[in-house]
Order: sequence, then structure tokens, then C-alpha cells
Amino acid sequence: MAASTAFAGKWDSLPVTLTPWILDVVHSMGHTQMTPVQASTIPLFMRHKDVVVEAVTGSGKTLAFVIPILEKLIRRERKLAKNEIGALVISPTRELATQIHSIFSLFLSSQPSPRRASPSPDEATGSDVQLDSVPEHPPPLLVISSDSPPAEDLQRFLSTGADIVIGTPGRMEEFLLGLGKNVVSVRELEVLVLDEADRLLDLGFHAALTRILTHLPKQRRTGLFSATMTDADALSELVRVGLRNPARIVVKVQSKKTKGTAKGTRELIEERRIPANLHNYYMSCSASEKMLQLTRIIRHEVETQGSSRFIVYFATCACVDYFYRVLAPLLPAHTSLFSLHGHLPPSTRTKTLANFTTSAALPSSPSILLATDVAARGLDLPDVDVVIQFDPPTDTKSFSHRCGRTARAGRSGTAWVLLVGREVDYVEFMAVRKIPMKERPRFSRDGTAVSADDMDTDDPDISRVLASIRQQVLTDRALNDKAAKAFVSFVRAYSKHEASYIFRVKDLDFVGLAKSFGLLRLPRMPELKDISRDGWEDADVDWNAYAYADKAQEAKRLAEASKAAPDAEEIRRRKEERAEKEKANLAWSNKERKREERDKRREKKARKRKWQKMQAELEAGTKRGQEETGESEEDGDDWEALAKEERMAKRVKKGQVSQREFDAEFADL
Ligand SMILES: Nc1ncnc2c1ncn2[C@@H]1O[C@H](COP(=O)(O)OP(=O)(O)OP(=O)(O)O)[C@@H](O)[C@H]1O
Repeated sequence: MAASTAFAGKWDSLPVTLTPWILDVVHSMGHTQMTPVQASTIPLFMRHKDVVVEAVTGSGKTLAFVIPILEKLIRRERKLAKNEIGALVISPTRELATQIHSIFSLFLSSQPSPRRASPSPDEATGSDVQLDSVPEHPPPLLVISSDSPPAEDLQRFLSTGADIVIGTPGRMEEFLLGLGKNVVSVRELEVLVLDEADRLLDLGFHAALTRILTHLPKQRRTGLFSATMTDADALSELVRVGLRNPARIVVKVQSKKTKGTAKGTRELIEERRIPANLHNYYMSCSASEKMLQLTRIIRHEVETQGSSRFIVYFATCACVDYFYRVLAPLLPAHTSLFSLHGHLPPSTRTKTLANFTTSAALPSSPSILLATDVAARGLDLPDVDVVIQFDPPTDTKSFSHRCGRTARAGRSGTAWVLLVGREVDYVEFMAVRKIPMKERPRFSRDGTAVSADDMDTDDPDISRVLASIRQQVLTDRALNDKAAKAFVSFVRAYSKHEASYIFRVKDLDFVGLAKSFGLLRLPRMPELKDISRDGWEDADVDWNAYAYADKAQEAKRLAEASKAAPDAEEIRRRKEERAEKEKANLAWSNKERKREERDKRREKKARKRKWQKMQAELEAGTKRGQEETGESEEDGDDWEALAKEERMAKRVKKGQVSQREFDAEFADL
């Protein structure tokens, strides 16, 4: 079905009636009307239909499955036993699972206290009547890879008797089929939801999901949700094995576009896979200018748009880790920086997200989260004004998910992506996928646009940025390690781009890129072996004296350096050792060569013997063939092949065919 992003009516217009306290919670969230995806999905999912739901980011998909799950469990005739679960939600990241868990918790903590129909005679006479304070529906359980062991999931389950379990695939499998196999009963399971289903498959959880699906009862309802539900083979396979005759719900966004013609302007309706209120921009600049333009976009957004909360996406964990350490002096004063990536411990990730979400971001004191794709999907971070993709994502679907962290639930937002050189072809690539982008020119120092003609003029601020980053790197050798690691990881990630005909390592401007990273020298890596180093200058560094800020790390470096510095005797010994090794290698390779030659000779002899034997058999067989009848087709083929071989052997003898051609033809005989 197609729908606009406008709201789709009040909650009481649903063809199914929601439980009053559920409706109260929805209203208390400030949601007076349903979004289109909620209006389409809730009645179907509540009415025992499997669903595959694709709707743009920030369109309210979470409530579209949370409400039906709660309604189904509330309406059960028999209460679930303590070891039974009624619903499962699986999501690809712990952050997203935690967010979904908190929404279920909000609902379940708002359920009315259970009342007994009439007090028992004892209670009626007693003055201190004890009402049952245990809620009818226990709080949900979260099972994610975290700092606690899987056994604790089970302990918490047994103590709360949760009906709804939310988790990541690996930990969920452990909970249901590993440690919890004989404890957790899925007999009564009514609903399974796979949130960000396509991502679950991209991350390689197909096998784990299939094992979980097979373990669950068949009469359950299943829902698949995502903003990018492509018809990938794996997804179709999942739908085939996990869903029964599902309803496919696709909520499309339509936006108006004015087109100028000779006769005036015309309004066109454009279908897009990003929110209608998202301003989606791209900027084309050189590699060395990327960092400078990033800082100028932020400044522009803060000063002219009043933006205060940003997410900046980088290609790898190492890039986030490094730029988090060196970016601050280039940003507006009083900026709070946060970093989030998959190599951080779970507890740090949780804390960072909480701090970013609650930081008092104002244009006078902006908050910027530097992140990898771990923060691309599903996260509902409030009031994100701007998303900047410093590096376009390797997975093309991530593009719309990253942009979708802003412009959520009808709010407006802005997204930028920085593209270098032929990467601008990405604009067309995304347009075909209904993700349109508008070009924005580069910013000059005073914040005005730089015309495309000035593209090649080197901005003096590029070297200022480079100098500023280098200056910081020089204060701590650890930063140099991080810079090199980030650079190498960037190049490696670049080679894995899905749109590989656009993002080609061989097109990378390594020198410009290295400048943008503020490198002190170019790292040793195969990709850089044959590049031109024009325009590159190593920083003037005394590498022996360049120290780690961390005292223990520096002491270790010095100790290793003194061990590593060889005296004359040691140099002579190493030389001899090397010569010995080379000799041994030479001897070994000679031996290897001789062995190969011997093997080849043996093979040749064996082939010859085989051929002679077959020739003899052929002669005998021809005689027999004259006496017998009814050869099988296969036998016939064999004889034919042998005859052909004999004919060809004769031609080899006459010099009409080379031995090599003969061998190639009959190599498998
Ligand atoms: N009916 C509604 N009215 C107004 N706001 C709503 C409504 N339903 C949900 N929202 C709000 O919209 C925001 C986005 O919702 P949600 O996170 O469910 O989106 P989503 O479609 O799952 O996005 P994504 O694809 O990025 O995961 C949330 O802040 C949520 O509180």
C-alpha cells in the first residue's frame, strides 16, 4: 500500500479496539494519532496475520509491533506459567534491543494494579487487607551480550517470569537452545518479531535465526520489520521458512517537487525512501579538504540553522577512535564530543548513548556523536538535527538508516554526505534507489559557498587543519599509532564497498587522504607502494625522542628500543644468520624444484602406461565389439574417446599436434 507521511487518523479509528490502559500509555507519550505504518500493521498483526513491513526510518514501526504483542498477551485466556514465554523480539544490536526493551517496560510498568473481584471472607473482616501487588504481566526480559554472563539471563527470567523476551540473535539462541533449553518453554509462544530483519541476515545470523525458528511452535505469528526490506534471496528464504502467507506492508513517502518548464513550473509527486522532511545534501570536495569541510558544515549548521545535536559517521571503529581524540580543537567552542563504535565495551556504549541523549545541546554548546554503523539503525535518539556522513557507508542500505537518525516522526532534519572525485557517481546510484540528494557547494572560510570553478584552488585552511591535527598527534605517540591504524582501516574498508565500481581503491587520492588524517608520515602498506608522493611531506619528527604520553607505555617502548638497538657484533651475527637462512632457502627451493621435476616425470610415465594399456584394451574391445551387441551409451562414449585419443596420438607422432595439446585434451584420463 502507499501512504503519505501525514498521520493516519486517531487510535480509536482502528478496526480493533485497544485495551484502555495501552491507549492511555500511547496518549501519555504524546501520540494522539497513528502513523500510516501503525494504522496498516496493527489490525493485521493483531488479527493473526504474519506481516513483512517496510516503512521509512522514524515512521513508528516499533509501536506497530509492540502494541499487537501486548494486546495478544493481554487477551490470553490462560496466564502464562513462570517458565513460559509469549513473545520474542530479535534485533541486530544490543543498543536497539535495549531501546525496544525500554518501550515494553514503559507500557508494562503502567499497567493497572490487579484487583480482585471480591475480597475473601478473611480479607473482608481484616483491617489490613493485602492486595496482590504482583502485576498481571511481568516486566520484559532483555537478553543481550553485555558485561553479564548468559546464566544471569536465566536467573532473571526465573525470578521475574517474563512473558516477553527481547534480545540479540546469539544471546537469544543461547537463552532458548543453549543454557535455557530445559528451562524456557516456548510451547505457548504467540509472536516472533525480527526487527531490522535484513540487517540480521547481513550480519550473518541466518543459521542462528533458522535454528530459533525451527525451535518455535508453528502456530505463532511472525513479523519482519525494516526500513530497507529488499527482496534479497536470504530474506525471501527467511519469509519462506518462517512466515505463513504474510501480508506485505510497504509504506511509501511521497513528496512534492517543483519542476521549471518553458511554460512555467509544474508540481511533480516524487516517491522517496527517506523521510519527507529530510533535507538530503551532498558536497563534492577533494580528499585533503574533507576534514576542513566537515568543520565548516558543522559551523554553518550551528550558526545559520541553530542546529545543536549532530551525528557524524565514519567508516571504521579506528577512525572514530582517532578523530574523537583530535577533532575537538577544530570545532566550535564548548562542543561536547562523544564516540560510539563496536570495539568499545558494552557498558561504555550504553553510557555514551545515555550521555549524548541527555546532553543539554544548544547552538552555543553543540553535542556531536562520532559513530560507526553500530549507531546507524533503529536508534531513536531524540532531537538529532544533523547527520553528516564523513565517509559514505560500505553497505548501501546503511545510507538511508544513517540519514534516518534525524527527521524522525514528522520533525525536520538535515543530512550531508562528503564525496570525493568520482564518488559523486554515488548520487545517481542512490537516486535510482529513490534516495535523492541535492548538491551543496563547498564552504569558504567566511561560510559562503565556493563556486565549482574554484574547485582546484587550494584553500590555505587545508594546511591549517593538517597542522592543527599534526600538532596534537605530536603531543602523544599513541595518537600517531591511532592515526596510522585509522588510515589503514579506512583503506581496507574502502575496498569492501558494495558499490565497488564507484568506490575504487585505485582511485583514492592517498596523499590527500593522509593529509586529511593529519598523518606524520605515510604508513607502509601494499596499496601505497607505487603511488606518487607529489605534494606529500613527512612531518619533521625525531622518532627516537617521540614519546607516549602514558608513562608505562613509554617506559616499555624505551626498554624495547634499547633491546632492539644492535651493537656491531650483533649486526655481524644477524648478517650471518640471514645469509645462512638464504642458503637454506636456496637449497630448499632447489630440492623442491627437483622433486617437482621427478613428480612430473612419474606422472608422464604413468600416463604413457595407461595409454598403452587402453590402446591394448581398445584393440581387444574392437574385436569383442564385432562379436557382441548392445553397448551401453556410456561405454560407447568411452570407446569413442579412446579411439579419438589413438587418432590424436598418431597426429602427435607425425608432428601435426603438440604433446601439450594432447595432454590438455586427455589430462583427466
Ligand atoms: N503515532 C505517533 N505519533 C507521533 N510520534 C510517534 C508515533 N509513533 C511513534 N512515534 C515516535 O516516532 C519516533 C520514531 O519511531 P520508531 O523508532 O518506532 O521509528 P522506526 O520506524 O522504527 O524507525 P527506524 O527505521 O529508524 O528504526 C519515536 O520517537 C516515537 O516515539
